[in-house]
Amino acid sequence: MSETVLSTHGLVMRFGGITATNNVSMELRRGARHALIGPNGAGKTTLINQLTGVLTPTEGRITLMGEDITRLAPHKRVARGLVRTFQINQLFDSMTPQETLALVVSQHQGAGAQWWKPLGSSKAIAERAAQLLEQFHLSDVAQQQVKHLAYGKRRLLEIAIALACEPRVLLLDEPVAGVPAGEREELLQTVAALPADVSVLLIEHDMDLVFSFADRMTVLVNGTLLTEGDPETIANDPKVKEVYLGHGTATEAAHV
Ligand SMILES: Nc1ncnc2c1ncn2[C@@H]1O[C@H](COP(=O)(O)OP(=O)(O)OP(=O)(O)O)[C@@H](O)[C@H]1O
Repeated sequence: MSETVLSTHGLVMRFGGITATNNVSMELRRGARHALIGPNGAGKTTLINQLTGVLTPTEGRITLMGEDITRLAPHKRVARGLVRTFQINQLFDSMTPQETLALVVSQHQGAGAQWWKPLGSSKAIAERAAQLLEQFHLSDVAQQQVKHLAYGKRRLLEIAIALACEPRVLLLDEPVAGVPAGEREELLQTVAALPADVSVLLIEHDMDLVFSFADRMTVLVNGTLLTEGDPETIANDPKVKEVYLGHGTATEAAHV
């Protein structure tokens, strides 16, 4: 049996009278491709915000590599290898992908104060940034300001930034949301080619991506864990079909 890298134990998050996370216990295994799905308002974002430390759970515990991180500050979780994809609006619009990645790599390597020196001054940083640019199909736009990038390229840069932090666990938050059809394929291929040793928790509405990517799925409904299993089990689960009826994505889930 593979090792658990991230787990929640009886997690509860209440906002006044609303229970957005209701006693959720789940496990992410090493190297997993695990999807967290559920209809709108199921509590996916709330759960991810607790994993990253944006929210402190009302009850329950979160462990990373066996250590309790329930009350650990968000940046300390990143330092321990729990990384969420960057939000698009957090990118520095006037920087280029090359500068952005060099900055993140140098900060991660503890050379944050020197990032503004000419890129060539640190070979290791420049090389790692170049590697990431290539891996994420960003080499051809490496010198363009982020504000001029196509939407799909920006999403690729968000994932590249997360990878620059050398995650052990990557929380991949709706990577194809809003990406035009013509730019999706590149993004899907890149997500599929993420390093095998990085454990991934994918939060996604797009069932094509979910079923092509995930080897395990957790279904949340109204803050409660409805069921968990491999893609085939989930696709054939009557409870899951019922939940998705009327949500547009059900038919696709049911066809798999
Ligand atoms: N800060 C908050 N204060 C009050 N209620 C909240 C807050 N954040 C989330 N909620 C409520 O918690 C529930 C779960 O919301 P959440 O955004 O986590 O769901 P979701 O599965 O991410 O939905 P979507 O797929 O639409 O993004 C909803 O009823 C929402 O209104």
